[in-house]
Amino acid sequence: MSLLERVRESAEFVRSRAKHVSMDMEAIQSVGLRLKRILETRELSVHKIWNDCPLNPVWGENRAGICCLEDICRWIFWIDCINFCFWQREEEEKWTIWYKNKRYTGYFALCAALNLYLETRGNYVLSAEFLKQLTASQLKEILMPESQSQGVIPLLFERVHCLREAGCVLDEYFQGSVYYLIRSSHGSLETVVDKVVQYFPSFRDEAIYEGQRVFFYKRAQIFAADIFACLGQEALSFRDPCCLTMFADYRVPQVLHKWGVLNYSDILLAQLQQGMEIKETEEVEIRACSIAAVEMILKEIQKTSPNIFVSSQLIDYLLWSEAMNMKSLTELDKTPFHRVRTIFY
Ligand SMILES: Nc1nc2c(c(CN[C@H]3C=C[C@H](O)[C@@H]3O)cn2[C@@H]2O[C@H](COP(=O)(O)O)[C@@H](O)[C@H]2O)c(=O)[nH]1
Repeated sequence: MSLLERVRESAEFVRSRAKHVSMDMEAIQSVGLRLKRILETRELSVHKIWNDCPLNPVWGENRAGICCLEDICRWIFWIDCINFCFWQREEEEKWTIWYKNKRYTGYFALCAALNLYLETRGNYVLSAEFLKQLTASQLKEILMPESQSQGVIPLLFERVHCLREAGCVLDEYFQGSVYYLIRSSHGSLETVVDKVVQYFPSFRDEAIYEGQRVFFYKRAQIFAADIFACLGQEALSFRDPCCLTMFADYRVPQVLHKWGVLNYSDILLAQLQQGMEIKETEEVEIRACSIAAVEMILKEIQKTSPNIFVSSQLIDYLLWSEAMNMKSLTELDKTPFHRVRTIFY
């Protein structure tokens, strides 16, 4: 069984046994319809969603001084090495970055902080050489610049570890080059995910559920996805553009719950509403059911509109973008999300 088949199969295994999370088929149909309408009216693709975010590097442009293929691939890998856990506990101050007169929090603050540093200090921070020896105070300087940030990014030391590991492994096995890593995957996104999981231990996002191994590989998959979204139209070609699953984070499940696709047991809901950090069984159920739900939404759209091009990655990007819109309109404030201090998502 291929790596991503294992992700899908294990998600289905958990879904069929889950005690705290269930799925609503009517809600799946209506979300399918809703996304289909968005796809039809806005002619969206993962490439367009990627390019529309002003913080992302774009092939053929020069954003934050990043334009060659190697630097673009490095930027994406750098971000996805530490693309996890941006929420703060109640007593903590929200990590915030000011960049080009705008205020950013969460994932976008990460991109803004890196871009700010690249613009003012140069792109050496993306290199394997630099990452191999990265210290906590250097990372602090990048992510919490004195006059343009506020609060503290969670899990700073874990982030240092992930980036150092990235530098060491890239140097040892991939000639220090993220582009080489991608080229050596011979046009397959699944191979990109496989290589990342095999060589970089901090991307091994797996769990045990009822005695069985369950696979998510959220950051490895989002890395392959972001490479595809950024470069898959012009600079690189991939033969398996639909192979990825959704990226099991803490925002997409929140939207799926708000829209009635995921229902939680009373106990779990109460824990989430109180902002409690939940147990692994419940965490695995939420993440696995999110993967299974997106697969069903995908089938729903394909069934009713066979001519629309759609993939789990596109649905994920749409749901995540919806989450960001709703968040900025404070529409998600009353919908709980699951809080786990983790390096995986
Ligand atoms: N499922 C899914 N999860 C995603 C992303 C992204 C960003 N993807 C870029 C790719 C294309 C676009 O240009 C996007 O900008 C981040 N996350 C997750 O969200 C959480 C942070 O949330 P908050 O604290 O509110 O900022 C955290 O777990 C983070 O890992 C995604 O696409 N899908």
